[in-house]
Amino acid sequence: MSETGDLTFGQRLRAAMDEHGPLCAGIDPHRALVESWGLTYDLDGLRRFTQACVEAFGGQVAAVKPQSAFFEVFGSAGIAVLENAVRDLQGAGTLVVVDAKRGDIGSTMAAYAEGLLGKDAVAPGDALTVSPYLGFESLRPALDVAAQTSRGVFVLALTSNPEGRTVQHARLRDVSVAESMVTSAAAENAAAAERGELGSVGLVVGATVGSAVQELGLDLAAMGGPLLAPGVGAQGGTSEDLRQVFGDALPNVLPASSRDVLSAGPDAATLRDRARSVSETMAALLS
Ligand SMILES: O=C(O)c1cc(=O)[nH]c(=O)n1[C@@H]1O[C@H](COP(=O)(O)O)[C@@H](O)[C@H]1O
Repeated sequence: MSETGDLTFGQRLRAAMDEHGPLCAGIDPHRALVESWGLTYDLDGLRRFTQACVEAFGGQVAAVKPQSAFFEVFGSAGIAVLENAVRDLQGAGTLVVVDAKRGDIGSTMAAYAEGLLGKDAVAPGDALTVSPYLGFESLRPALDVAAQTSRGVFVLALTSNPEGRTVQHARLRDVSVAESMVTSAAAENAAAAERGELGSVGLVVGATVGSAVQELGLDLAAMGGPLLAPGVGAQGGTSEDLRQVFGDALPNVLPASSRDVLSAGPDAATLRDRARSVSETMAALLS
């Protein structure tokens, strides 16, 4: 029996997307947002902001993605707020993607993997964002631990920021860096794909990458894992962009939006309505 029941992360995510629509609601307590909610930008404000998000999103959306940086700002007490949110969201039946973008040499990656995905981790998410820019294979400990605990990872492939292309579009012997991530992720998901299931090794491909997927010739549908698509809303990405970026891979896309949804706070009911409405728009697009 795995840590998370018998189902893999990919299976649980597919079921959650079918039930709630595909939105991944972000929890990004930026200073300006916290203050715009009438809260003080301190530990108390962080707690109240996070509690409202948990109340609004728990049981309502496919997944929630707390951005670890905004909790780390407040040191260990801030991290405790994040840990409580992870537990509370999971208690409400909601999948949590911890956005910590970890990436290091394998021996250090093993510690990140144990701490954030392992069976004895304090408050592991259902998935973790990881950075492959020390080489995809440096992520092996995270891939292994995630597989053992039925958790998932999202590997940065084509990020939503304009600077990402200087690295991710670069070619080595005619293969772009992004394409090598797609190929590596596909290999990890091969067994799940054979069973006709969504894999547990996802990629991050921003909603703002324009025609990059086509230009680089990436077969995202064949990659077989979920596609986390940040950049919707505050960074300018629209549902029409999602259609153009992802094409036949749309059924595997998990659009992520933070500031655009969070700006509906502080009232938890209004925030929930906003998340539900964005999720319904995304569901209509992807169906
Ligand atoms: O991994 C991510 O989630 C991520 C990858 C990426 O390419 N671009 C990106 O914006 N993100 C994260 O997604 C969130 C985007 O927030 P908004 O722009 O407010 O929707 C932030 O937490 C970013 O760190």
